[in-house]
Amino acid sequence: MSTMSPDAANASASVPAAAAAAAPPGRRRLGRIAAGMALLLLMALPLLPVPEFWITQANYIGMFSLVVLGLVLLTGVAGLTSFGQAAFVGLGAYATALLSSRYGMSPWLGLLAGLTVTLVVALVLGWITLRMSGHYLPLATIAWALSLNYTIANLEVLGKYDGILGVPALSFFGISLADGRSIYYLIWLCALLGAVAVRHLLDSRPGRAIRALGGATVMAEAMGVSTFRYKVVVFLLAALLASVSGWLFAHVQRTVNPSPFGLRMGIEYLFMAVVGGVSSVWGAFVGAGVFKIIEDQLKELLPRLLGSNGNFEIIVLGVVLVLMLKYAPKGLWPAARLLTARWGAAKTGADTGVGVGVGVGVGAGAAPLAEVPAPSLLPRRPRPAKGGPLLKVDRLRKQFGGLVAVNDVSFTLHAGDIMGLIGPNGAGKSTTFNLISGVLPATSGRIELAGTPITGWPSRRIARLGLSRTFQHVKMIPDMTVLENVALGAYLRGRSGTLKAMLRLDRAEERQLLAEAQRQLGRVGMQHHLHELAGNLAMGPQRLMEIARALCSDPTLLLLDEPAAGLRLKEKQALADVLRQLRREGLSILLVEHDMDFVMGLTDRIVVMEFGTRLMEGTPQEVQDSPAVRAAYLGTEH
Ligand SMILES: Nc1ncnc2c1ncn2[C@@H]1O[C@H](COP(=O)(O)OP(=O)(O)OP(=O)(O)O)[C@@H](O)[C@H]1O
Repeated sequence: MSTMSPDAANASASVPAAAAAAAPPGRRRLGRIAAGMALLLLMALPLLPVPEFWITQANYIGMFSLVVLGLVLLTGVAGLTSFGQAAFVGLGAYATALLSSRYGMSPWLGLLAGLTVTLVVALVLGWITLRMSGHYLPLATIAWALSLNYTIANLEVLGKYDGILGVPALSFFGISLADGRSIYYLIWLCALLGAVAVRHLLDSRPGRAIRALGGATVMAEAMGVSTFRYKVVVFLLAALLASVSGWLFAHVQRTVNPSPFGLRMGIEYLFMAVVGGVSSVWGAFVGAGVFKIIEDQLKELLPRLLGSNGNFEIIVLGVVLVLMLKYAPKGLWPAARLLTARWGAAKTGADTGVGVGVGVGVGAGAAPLAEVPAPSLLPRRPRPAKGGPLLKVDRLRKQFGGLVAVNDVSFTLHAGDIMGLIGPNGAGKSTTFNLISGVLPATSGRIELAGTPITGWPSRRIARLGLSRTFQHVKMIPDMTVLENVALGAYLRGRSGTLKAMLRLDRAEERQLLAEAQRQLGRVGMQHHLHELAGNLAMGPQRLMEIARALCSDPTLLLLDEPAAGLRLKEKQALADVLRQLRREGLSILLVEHDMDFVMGLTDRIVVMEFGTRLMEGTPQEVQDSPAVRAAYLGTEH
């Protein structure tokens, strides 16, 4: 099984695109047929002799799904738990209710006003709260959900607790959408468009960055992603989806009051997301549907069974949710997909391909490493002149409290060289890497990259200058395919933003980014694992995947932290060939490695560290001949 950092292990963006890519073609075809039939049924429903009650139910499910879709992005994918989405529904509902009923304005202007107010409020709230981590963010969402709701409930202009009555029905080019059957189509158009836009977004350059928010932010920042910016983006999108739901809600109910927009409803939206599958787009519809139908049926049934009135359905739903969290924590939609995949696999004898662990080693039937890659379709940055100083580290120091992990270390890496950083465990090598790449701030000292002082820069800014890296503990998004993980490395080589991705106008660039990822995977011998889920890879291939990801950024300086760990002898030799080839192409490499044969056979110069200090620097031969180095490794005095 794979070894990964907690960072990576927590990242769980179970996104359809990744799963679809990993699914066998037969199952994909079946999936498409099922989706087509579901869509047909959805379109035909109001035309069938279905009782009005069920049309109303379907309308509510569509409106709830819009809010839950936002939660899929925000909570399921980006890992930001919000109890406050109902408040944004309220903003959308009140904006249109106020403008259309009190001021006689068009509800379509009401939609625009609701979206604008929501955008401004969400921007302010997001800016303040999204820097919080751990339990503070959910608590903050509870706080603003309460305060927004009480603000609405206390404003005279909004009718206080009575709300606003007489909200007009929507009409579309003269067609009235006053009855349930006619507004049905608008509600479901909004919900399906929302779902398609979210799916498109997640399957794109910004989508990969968003999918890293759930637990791989350090890695994403090192690839040049501003993770805070994307947190704000998903927060705004989730709020806007909720606002559209509120707009529809106001014109379906024809009245608004504060109670459907309170904290309780905020919690229920989260319930729906969890029930359906919090990180799955279609799970949003399943969650909203199951929750709404069961809640309403229980509301009817339980008082009759128990012979008294009360909110018994909440008790039952609470118990059901606890059981679900225990037995199907990923939600109904992923559980159903896994079951059908297993059923299909049992029939055909094939692998399920839905995240069921299959340790894939690069050695297992892999093609030889160092395949000659096709030329890149993306522009490349110029290489610095060989031999000039590329990286200058001057009296670099890092203290963790009383521990001096890196003690005034200095060295210079020249362009076109491969330099090794070696030393016994705990010598400070990885910390030095983290300081150079901006993952950790230095206590003192100076770092220059290609003549630019980069001390104190965040890692995403350093990445822009052409530095890319791998990590001692592999950092990746396990639920994303190998190809997508690697394409995240090419983030800075693309430009397509969120809107372009949602509208699917990014395809030409996306093809180039994926082609580059494929090209770099081919280079490290991983061409047979493109559509594997990264979390299913064994440790060695995971490391190769990280190298391909780093190469995707077209770096001038590559920092490799223990690249050969977990590789077999032949794979190590092949990796060394790849690194030599990269050196011939003008790339400079700094590597930390414990395998001495690998280091000695590959590097031009070596810096040896011990107890945070630089013990010596020299050629591989000089280092091997040094009694001080031998003593450091053997643990004797020198
Ligand atoms: N975030 C941290 N907080 C406190 N101490 C740390 C932190 N990171 C590293 N250290 C300590 O700094 C010292 C150097 O650690 P570092 O990981 O840089 O060593 P290394 O040479 O890379 O070791 P290894 O080869 O075992 O990976 C160790 O004593 C380690 O425990």
